[in-house]
Amino acid sequence: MIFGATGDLTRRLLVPALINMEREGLIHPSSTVLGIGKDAGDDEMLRAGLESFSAGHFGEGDAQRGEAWARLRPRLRYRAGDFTADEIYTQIAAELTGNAVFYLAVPPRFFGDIVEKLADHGLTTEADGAFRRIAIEKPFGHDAASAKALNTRILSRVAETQVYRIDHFLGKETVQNIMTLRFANMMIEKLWNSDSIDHIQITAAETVDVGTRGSFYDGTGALRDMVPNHLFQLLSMVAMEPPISFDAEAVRDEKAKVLRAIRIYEPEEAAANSVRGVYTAGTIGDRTIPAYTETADVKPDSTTETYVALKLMIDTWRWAGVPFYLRTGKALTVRDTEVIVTFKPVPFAQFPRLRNAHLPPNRIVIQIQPDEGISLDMLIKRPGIGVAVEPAVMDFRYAGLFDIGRLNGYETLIYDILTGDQTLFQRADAVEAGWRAVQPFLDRWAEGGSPEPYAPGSLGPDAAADLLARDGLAWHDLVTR
Ligand SMILES: NC(=O)C1=CN([C@@H]2O[C@H](COP(=O)(O)OP(=O)(O)OC[C@H]3O[C@@H](n4cnc5c(N)ncnc54)[C@H](OP(=O)(O)O)[C@@H]3O)[C@@H](O)[C@H]2O)C=CC1
Ligand SMILES: O=C1O[C@H](COP(=O)(O)O)[C@@H](O)[C@H](O)[C@H]1O
Repeated sequence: MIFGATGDLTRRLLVPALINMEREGLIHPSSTVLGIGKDAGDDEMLRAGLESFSAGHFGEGDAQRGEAWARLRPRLRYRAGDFTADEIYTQIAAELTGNAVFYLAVPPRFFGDIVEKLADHGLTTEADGAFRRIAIEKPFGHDAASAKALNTRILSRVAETQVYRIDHFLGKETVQNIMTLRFANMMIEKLWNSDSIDHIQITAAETVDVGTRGSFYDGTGALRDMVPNHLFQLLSMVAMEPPISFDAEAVRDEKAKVLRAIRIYEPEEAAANSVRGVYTAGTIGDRTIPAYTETADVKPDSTTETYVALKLMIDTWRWAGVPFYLRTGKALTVRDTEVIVTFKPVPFAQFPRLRNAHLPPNRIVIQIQPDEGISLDMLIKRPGIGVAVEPAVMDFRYAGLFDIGRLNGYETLIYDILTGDQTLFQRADAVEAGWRAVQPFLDRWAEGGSPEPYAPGSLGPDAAADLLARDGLAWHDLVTR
């Protein structure tokens, strides 16, 4: 059951994912998708609306997908109703038997209300072996206090085992692959600690600007939009201890511990270890980008950031003294989401003529998107007489080995909700720990000041480079693929 069936997420990502799942035979033939929205209309209105939005993409050039949509279409139903009123829930209760997933693809202000209404109408009660699960989109909360309050509200009505807090980064193959890379490869995990690793960078750079999302974005900003959720998912996958099993709770325990171990800064430390930026007017290629403050539905005197860079420390034995640098922003030079693990340099370059020279360190580059893959920067001998050291890259690209372009990431998440696997979903304590770690930055920025300007198509504000230069480091070059 999709709450928000006429919305952007449903038409752009959820329904295409359901079609892909149908194509792969992953949806039970007797299951129905019931969409709920505010717009008046019937089943045919929803189906035709989705088709018109997709403009043929459900089937064009892909016969199997077209056939999957044809099979799914009659099972897609619609009920109009206001989430905040009882009537729609009474109607659902009269029809619903057996298993159900309630997917809240709705603006976050409705999350608590909908869960309460579902519970009030007995829809979340699991009886006779049937499951009742609730998938909740992001953002989950606005700060540490509101995330805690939302958890308390929801968990006073349903059990944590029924709640699936979505972070769509966890549907991405390369994000999931971080665990395999670490825990299936002895040579990597043995070195994965402060003895061998110098520092870690996590970047999510986007070329898109805020565009039509001004009203959502101006109250949110880059930090809330990307850091406690998506970037912290990457961080916790990279930094977690090996779990005692791959059961959901074992994995989520280890991820939550990492988030709890992020050093909570004092206000002055928060100021010194963060940079916020905002894009000015400019162009990226042939796109003209208005200054952020001239975007529709953005306050002209807004101090919301469209870029953030942070230096974080994880206070555990494994990561003692290893800085984690995070950055994310809009209207940047390229779209590039990556994790860079930089190892310590060799203690001494013993090679003739290179004695004591500074050799570039080994690096593992985990490319989350685009062109998902993993590469290892290493040094080799250049062929010929004598020893000349040459950088080389061992490179693995997903697209070279697998057909991964057929999925959008939500398939895995929806499948896991249907099968009751919570591994890839955020648990209440982890969400709250993530917010606690970013709260000092929010508090510091609320005291005043403005983000530093940067030009569209650039790498972000100069101060972000200074954040690393202070430690004798530089950001990894953004990859243009
Ligand atoms: N869009 C995206 O790419 C992504 C979205 N998300 C998250 O998904 C969620 C939904 O986002 P998005 O789809 O973009 O939002 P939209 O605003 O496009 O869709 C919201 C939906 O909720 C319906 N709705 C709003 N108020 C009511 C009400 N009182 N009663 C009944 N229906 C109502 C809307 O109906 P109507 O159309 O009639 O107004 C619409 O179907 C958000 O939490 C967002 O953060 C997460 C990742 C990506
Ligand atoms: O949740 C969000 O994520 C997108 C980035 O996701 P991606 O899968 O396209 O990398 C971001 O653009 C958006 O602002 C944010 O709300």
